[in-house]
Amino acid sequence: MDNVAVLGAGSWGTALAIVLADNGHNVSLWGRREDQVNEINNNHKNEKYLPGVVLPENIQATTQLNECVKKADTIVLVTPTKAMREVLGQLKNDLSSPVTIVHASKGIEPGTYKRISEIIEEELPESVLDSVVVLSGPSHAEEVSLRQPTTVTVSSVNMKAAEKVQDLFINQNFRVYTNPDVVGVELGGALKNIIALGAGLSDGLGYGDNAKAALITRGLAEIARLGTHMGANPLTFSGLTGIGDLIVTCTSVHSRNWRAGNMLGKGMKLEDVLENMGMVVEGVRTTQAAYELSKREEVEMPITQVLYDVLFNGKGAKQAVDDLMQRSRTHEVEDVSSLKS
Ligand SMILES: NC(=O)C1=CN([C@@H]2O[C@H](COP(=O)(O)OP(=O)(O)OC[C@H]3O[C@@H](n4cnc5c(N)ncnc54)[C@H](OP(=O)(O)O)[C@@H]3O)[C@@H](O)[C@H]2O)C=CC1
Ligand SMILES: O=C(CO)COP(=O)(O)O
Repeated sequence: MDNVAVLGAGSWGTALAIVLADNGHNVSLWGRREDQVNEINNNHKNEKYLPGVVLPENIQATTQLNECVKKADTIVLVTPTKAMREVLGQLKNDLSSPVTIVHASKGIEPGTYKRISEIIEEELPESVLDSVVVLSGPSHAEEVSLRQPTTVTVSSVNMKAAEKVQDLFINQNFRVYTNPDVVGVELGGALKNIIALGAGLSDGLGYGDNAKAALITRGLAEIARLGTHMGANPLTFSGLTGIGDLIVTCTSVHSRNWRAGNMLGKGMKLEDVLENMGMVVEGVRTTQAAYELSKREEVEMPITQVLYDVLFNGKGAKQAVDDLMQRSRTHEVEDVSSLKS
């Protein structure tokens, strides 16, 4: 059995710690609040993030990052994207030999447009970094913590490392696939949060299933457009980390991004929505990053564009949908020149 450190005791970090603990590994979970760490160690609960769930006893929590990673063979990084560089900066000083870092966070960094694996490689020197593996897919923490059937994908440029991580996590409730397309896996997971905000917004406005199906389908088209432009395998977007994660996030009340969009659609202000949520809504920051990246790369992303205007330029939710519906007419399939008429 392995020693695994999980950094981030929020919903997803705790759910992944449960999967690892169910598989018999010794799990050390890093949280930054003493009260939360005491609650996990003494009551085996993390009520703020996974209410009602009893945690396995082989999860031990600590507020000390160096303590958490001391014996770790593998480190699972699950903090919000915004906190990545800060946590990696601390982690760098606590590592003395190369480890595999698995990350399970979903976002792109505004300004640099870096994916998380790129941030990890930038922040950790080769002397302490063996391999980076991404874990992503349609997987709400609430359902994983109840051991409901879930499938995810792990991806790395080092497929041996990906297979090792597959072995670490896989069990009868949690099926893990591999895919070598790191760019596609990371971009699919990050960009679907933008579309989930849009799906929530549409539902909040009172629009129906037709509108949501349109957002999911045309959302996938623009995710794949940017993704393939950035070097991803187009087939990845029809897999778990593409359409799979898009479906689960756009259609589930568990999704914080969908819920945030829903509140915006009902007329709440962004700052009130985020305060009300009390958990990370990655899609807001990723909308900014993807909007800027799409402009730089001259890739058309109409849904991202209108959401950017709703979030940052005060555009009304209904106006955003009207704008999408009134765009100039176009083909559905992009490469029409290759089709027979
Ligand atoms: N929830 C889910 O179902 C899934 C989430 N993800 C991704 O996982 C990542 C984490 O999300 P999730 O666990 O859900 O988020 P939550 O909002 O549930 O929890 C966030 C966690 O990060 C901690 N945190 C916040 N800021 C910092 C910081 N500056 N330094 C260190 N720790 C910090 C919080 O600590 P504190 O409590 O002290 O504030 C908390 O433990 C996101 O990128 C998300 O997209 C991916 C798949 C599924
Ligand atoms: O990524 C997720 C499910 O796969 C979770 O989405 P939210 O962050 O919107 O809750």
